[in-house]
Amino acid sequence: MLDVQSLTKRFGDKKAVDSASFSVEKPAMIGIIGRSGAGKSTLLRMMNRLSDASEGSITFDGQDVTHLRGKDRRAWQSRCAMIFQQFNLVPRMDVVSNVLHGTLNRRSTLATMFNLYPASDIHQAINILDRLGIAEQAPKRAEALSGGQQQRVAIARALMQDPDIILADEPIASLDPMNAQIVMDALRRIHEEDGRMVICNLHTLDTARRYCDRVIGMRDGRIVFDGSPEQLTTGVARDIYGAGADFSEAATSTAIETLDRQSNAQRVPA
Ligand SMILES: Nc1ncnc2c1ncn2[C@@H]1O[C@H](COP(=O)(O)OP(=O)(O)OP(=O)(O)O)[C@@H](O)[C@H]1O
Repeated sequence: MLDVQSLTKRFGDKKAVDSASFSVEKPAMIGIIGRSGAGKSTLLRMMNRLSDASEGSITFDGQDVTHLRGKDRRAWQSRCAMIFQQFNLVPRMDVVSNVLHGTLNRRSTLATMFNLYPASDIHQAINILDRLGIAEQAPKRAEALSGGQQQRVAIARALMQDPDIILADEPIASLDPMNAQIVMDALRRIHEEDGRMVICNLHTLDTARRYCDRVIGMRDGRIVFDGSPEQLTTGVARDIYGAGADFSEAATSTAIETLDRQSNAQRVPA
């Protein structure tokens, strides 16, 4: 269904992404890992067509989306929603209006200017917020919410587009371990319950192993690993991160596992 072939992005002489190829046959939850600067964001941005590829191709369900322009590109961006580390909400706008922004691509300029939304869209937005456990936040300004809640609003806005793919660029990098877990659980559920493909850039190995069916490792713009979480051994990880023998997995941990261990320990009677 998704086929990325020899995708390359040059910035001057530098190849931020260097001939990346992978294909996905059925919806999966895929993690992309690698150190800072490895090319993870650039790869996602090309897939969503926020950034043009220098070479290579992206095909989805038989359609070549690499060079789409205008309304065709916007239609693709609706099918391939993106969420970001910094949430990218409108801070002073209420939560429901932020979620309804997910319908912008299918609304007229006039309706957008006057903030006119059909009642069915408003109901749908509230239902999605409810599903993500934050319906009671609906009337509040986005800026009044915690980081984890704001990221769930961003996920709700993405879901409003009813996308086939959700691309998440470091969705938990600004969150504490508890909120990181809530957001990753939400993304996993969206994959499992809706059958949507989720591709997630992650800084940390433990999160990739725990949540993803497949992990792609990038180093210096190239894909250097593509396999199951079980195949992602410490040795492989050391290679992806370009680290020495002193490489410590703990240095790339979000501590979600630690959080789990703590809550399990609390459940054990003394
Ligand atoms: N607009 C740009 N102009 C020039 N160079 C860029 C641009 N965007 C990214 N790069 C470079 O491309 C390389 C890959 O960057 P990218 O942001 O994709 O990496 P990343 O793996 O997502 O890193 P991080 O985790 O820090 O976001 C880096 O060397 C970066 O400096």
